[in-house]
Amino acid sequence: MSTASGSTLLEVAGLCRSFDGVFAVREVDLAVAPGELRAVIGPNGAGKSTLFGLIGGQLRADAGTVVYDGDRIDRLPAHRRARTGIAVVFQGARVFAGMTVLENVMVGAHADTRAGFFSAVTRLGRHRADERAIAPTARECLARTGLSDWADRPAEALPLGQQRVVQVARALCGNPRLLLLDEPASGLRAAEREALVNLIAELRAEGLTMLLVEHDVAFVTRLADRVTVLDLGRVIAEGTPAEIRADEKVVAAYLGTEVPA
Ligand SMILES: Nc1ncnc2c1ncn2[C@@H]1O[C@H](COP(=O)(O)OP(=O)(O)OP(=O)(O)O)[C@@H](O)[C@H]1O
Repeated sequence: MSTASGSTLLEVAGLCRSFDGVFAVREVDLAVAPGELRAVIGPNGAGKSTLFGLIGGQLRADAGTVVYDGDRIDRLPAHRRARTGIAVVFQGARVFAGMTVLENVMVGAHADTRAGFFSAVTRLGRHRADERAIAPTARECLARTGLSDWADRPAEALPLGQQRVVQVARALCGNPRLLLLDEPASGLRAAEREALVNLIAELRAEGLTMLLVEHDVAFVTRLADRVTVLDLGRVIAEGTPAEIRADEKVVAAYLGTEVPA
C-alpha cells in the first residue's frame, strides 16, 4: 500500500492498542512531514511509550495503520522497520559496559532492535572487515554529536548526559531518516538537558525527521515544530508549541503539573 503523500514521511491512522481490555492508545492519528520535529507529550499513563512502541515495532497494534515513506510497516517486526530507516533511542537505555564509546556507536550500524544489539555486540570484533568499514561512519557520528574526544574511553565512565548522547550517536550510525526518541532528557541534570536540547536542535537543522516523546513540556516546546498531546490514549490537541500552551484541554490534562508559560 502506498498512501503517504510527498509531504508526509510518517502517517499513523486509527491506531489502537489495549492491555487487559483497557485502551493505552485509542484511535490515534498523526502525520509527520519530512524534516519535522514532532513532539508527543501527555501526563503519566497517557499512552506515549505505547505509541512509540507501535511506531518502532516493539509493540503490535490491535487496529490502525502505520505508513512510513509510502509503505505500511505496522505488521513488520522492529528490525525490519529499522532497516527501512527508522532508528530508536529507548527510554532509560544504557550504554554497553566494557566497550568504548566508539564501539558502542558502531553497534548502531549493525543493530536493528534492542535484542539485536546483543548479537551485534558479539559480532563486533569477530568481523574485523565489517569493523573497518563501519568505523569511519561511527567516527562521523561521534563528531556530529561532539563526542570525538571520548571515542576510546570506556562508555560507562561517561556522565549520564553524555551516555545519552552516545545513544543518539549510535542511532545515527544506522543513517536513519526518522529518529524516534523516548524521553531522552529523563534523569539528566539542567546542563545536560541543555546540551541535549542543542544537539537535537542541530539534528533538526540538518533536516533529520524526529518524533520526540517527552514528559517534560518545557523541553519539547523549545524544540518542536508541532506538538501532539495525548491523554488517556487519545489525541486531545495538536498544534504549534504556542497553540498547545494556550489550549485549555491541555492545561486541564496537566492540571496540577503546570504547563509552563
Ligand atoms: N505492557 C503493558 N501491560 C499492561 N499495561 C500497560 C503496558 N504498557 C502500558 N500499559 C498501560 O497503558 C497505559 C499507557 O501507558 P504508557 O506507558 O504508554 O504511557 P506513558 O504516557 O508513556 O506514561 P509515562 O509518562 O508514565 O511513561 C497505562 O495505563 C499503562 O499502565
